[in-house]
Amino acid sequence: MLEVSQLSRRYGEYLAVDSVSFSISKGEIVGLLGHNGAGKTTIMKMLSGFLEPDHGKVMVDGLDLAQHTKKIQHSLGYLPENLPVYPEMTVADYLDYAADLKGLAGNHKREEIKRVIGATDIGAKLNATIATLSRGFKQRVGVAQAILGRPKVLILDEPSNGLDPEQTLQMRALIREIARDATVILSTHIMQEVEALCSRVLLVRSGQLAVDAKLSELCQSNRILLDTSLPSADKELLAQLTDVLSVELLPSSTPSAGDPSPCFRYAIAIAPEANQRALCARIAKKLVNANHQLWQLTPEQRDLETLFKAANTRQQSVQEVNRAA
Ligand SMILES: Nc1ncnc2c1ncn2[C@@H]1O[C@H](COP(=O)(O)OP(=O)(O)OP(=O)(O)O)[C@@H](O)[C@H]1O
Repeated sequence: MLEVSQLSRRYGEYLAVDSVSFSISKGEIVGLLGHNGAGKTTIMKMLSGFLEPDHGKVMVDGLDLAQHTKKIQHSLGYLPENLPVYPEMTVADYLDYAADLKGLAGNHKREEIKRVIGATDIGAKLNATIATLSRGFKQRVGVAQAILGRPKVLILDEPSNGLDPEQTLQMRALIREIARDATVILSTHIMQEVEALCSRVLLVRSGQLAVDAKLSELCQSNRILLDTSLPSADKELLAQLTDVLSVELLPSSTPSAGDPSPCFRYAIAIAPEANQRALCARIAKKLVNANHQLWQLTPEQRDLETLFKAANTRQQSVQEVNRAA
């Protein structure tokens, strides 16, 4: 659906985007992440045809954006960080104008405007002047214009900006629904947003693509956490299992009230190629057969926030980030 190759852009002497390449399929929601000034907005502007790259190519559905800019822009939705919603216009007039820009006309245009008003829940303020709207409401108007015409590629810069928690949930549901038939690129500094929506992340660092990985792969760790009555002296019982690399005793968790059994917490390092579910089953069986209590057995999930802090601050590849975490 979207193929980006060797995209570069300078502002004067400054190289803001440096040879960035990736491709995104239909149905994917991809997080575009990075520190302030990393180059995300410049990439998004180039993807949406608002800024020409110095080098490289953007292909949408097999068409070159440089050669078919207007056509592609009609099938593209873009919510920029600083909404260019015209303050003196009413919401209704603005949507009408945005629909014209997307090449919508007649019944289809009317139906689309109606649909996006419903989807973003902005019906109550159609005749209000945009300048009088709250930040969150303006944001919803911005999203409404972005999804007009059911875009094949939707580019959203901080879509939850200014939204309250309930509106944030509605926005996430809306993005998921759109992604069924589209490619969605989402730029945000909110890691919960990434975890809730994205299947993949692209991390930009100093204009270069530093990480392109599935979220599940990034957050998966090669450790299993175990709470059990098995004392440390007997931990060899688990260390002998195939695919177990080491068994480390962690500061023990507190036994629950009224439960006199001591509870030991272990981090079990496993071989990267091991089947975690199958190994969990073998660990459980081993403990139960040895008459030990098993309170918790769970693959460790790594925290995205920490991973990205590491990826941003050090010159690391994704493999190095994986090893370090
Ligand atoms: N019009 C411009 N003229 C000169 N430099 C610019 C211009 N636009 C952006 N830059 C610079 O290019 C770099 C990348 O900017 P960009 O806005 O793409 O980053 P970003 O990752 O979107 O940042 P943020 O998270 O703060 O929005 C920054 O150093 C910025 O100062």
